[in-house]
Amino acid sequence: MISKVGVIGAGSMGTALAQSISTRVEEVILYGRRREVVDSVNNLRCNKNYFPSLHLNPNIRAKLTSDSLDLADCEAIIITIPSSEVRSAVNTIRDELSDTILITVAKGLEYPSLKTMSDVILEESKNPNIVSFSGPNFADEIVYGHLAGATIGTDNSSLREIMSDLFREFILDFSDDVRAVELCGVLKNVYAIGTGMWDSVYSNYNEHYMFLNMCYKEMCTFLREISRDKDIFTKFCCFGDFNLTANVDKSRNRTLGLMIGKNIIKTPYLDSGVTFEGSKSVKGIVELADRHNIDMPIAKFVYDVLSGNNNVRKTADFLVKYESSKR
Ligand SMILES: NC(=O)c1ccc[n+]([C@@H]2O[C@H](COP(=O)([O-])OP(=O)(O)OC[C@H]3O[C@@H](n4cnc5c(N)ncnc54)[C@H](O)[C@@H]3O)[C@@H](O)[C@H]2O)c1
Ligand SMILES: O=P(O)(O)OC[C@H](O)CO
Repeated sequence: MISKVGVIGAGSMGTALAQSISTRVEEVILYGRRREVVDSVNNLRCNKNYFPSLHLNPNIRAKLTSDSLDLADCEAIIITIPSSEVRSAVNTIRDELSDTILITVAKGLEYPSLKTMSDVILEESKNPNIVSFSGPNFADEIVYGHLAGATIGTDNSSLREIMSDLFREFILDFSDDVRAVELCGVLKNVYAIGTGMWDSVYSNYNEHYMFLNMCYKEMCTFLREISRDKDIFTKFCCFGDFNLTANVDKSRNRTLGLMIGKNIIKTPYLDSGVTFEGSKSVKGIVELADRHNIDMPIAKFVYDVLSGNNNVRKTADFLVKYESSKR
């Protein structure tokens, strides 16, 4: 039984998971970069930047990442920062990560290495006890204790048991392919942006679900090539998270696609500070697909529009012609 957990990243998912697991452990330390967040957690008992109305459980403490982290006595550390920050963050704390369990939640791909976060964390920490956690998980629902499903990616049976207890608040399924679980989270963000773009041009239900099916078919084509877990397609990290993020306007990635398609924001858009993981990963997915000779026209559609090479309507129309030509 784990007694102390560190959560790196006091943002929406870090706060949500800290609250969720705090019922299962003695102490949770939430590590944030911003003093106002750390002070609000410790003094106001809320994360005023993300969930100001949510009272945090008493065994959650916050610390500044710039202070001494005292990570060594954390039996598990959950990394809930954007994927673009993971390598540098883990490199900074690598000496304190030697024999703890590292749980990666980030749904992004490193570029240009095309590595998933578990690869990056292993490279930086040299610690092989890395688990991936991914599923249809809006943080603002988890933080209030609503039910959610998640996939735990590990091929280690004792880690699986420990994760089952730590994430007792979740309905869990499991995969022995850590990387495949992560790639599901990366891919679904790309298709969420694509579906937002599509829905900004095509407004009927038939058109939406035709495109959704095309996206899921392409995602499964990629996973059949890459995943060791041949049952990944029906797991929370795959079907569940794909549908949650592509269909629900609360998704940042879907909303990004909608805003671009409706010309509310231009590409390449200003970095708003919002965590849009799909926009940072799509180029890597396109390159991975090319490397494995996998035809992924929708991922290319998303990349073309995000890189400013094309507008949504022209690219969507091209996609329709391309799909029609496959008869
Ligand atoms: N929000 C969700 O619903 C959700 C659900 C599942 C997975 N995720 C994934 O979790 C990851 C984090 O997303 P989020 O939604 O929590 O983003 P967020 O923008 O809400 O929070 C990210 C936090 O990380 C902090 N941060 C960045 N670099 C840091 C560093 N080096 N050290 C410490 N803190 C640092 C930022 O200040 C911010 O507070 C993403 O990969 C996302 O895809 C998010
Ligand atoms: O807001 P999004 O699009 O980053 O999605 C959040 C979570 O990944 C949903 O599972």
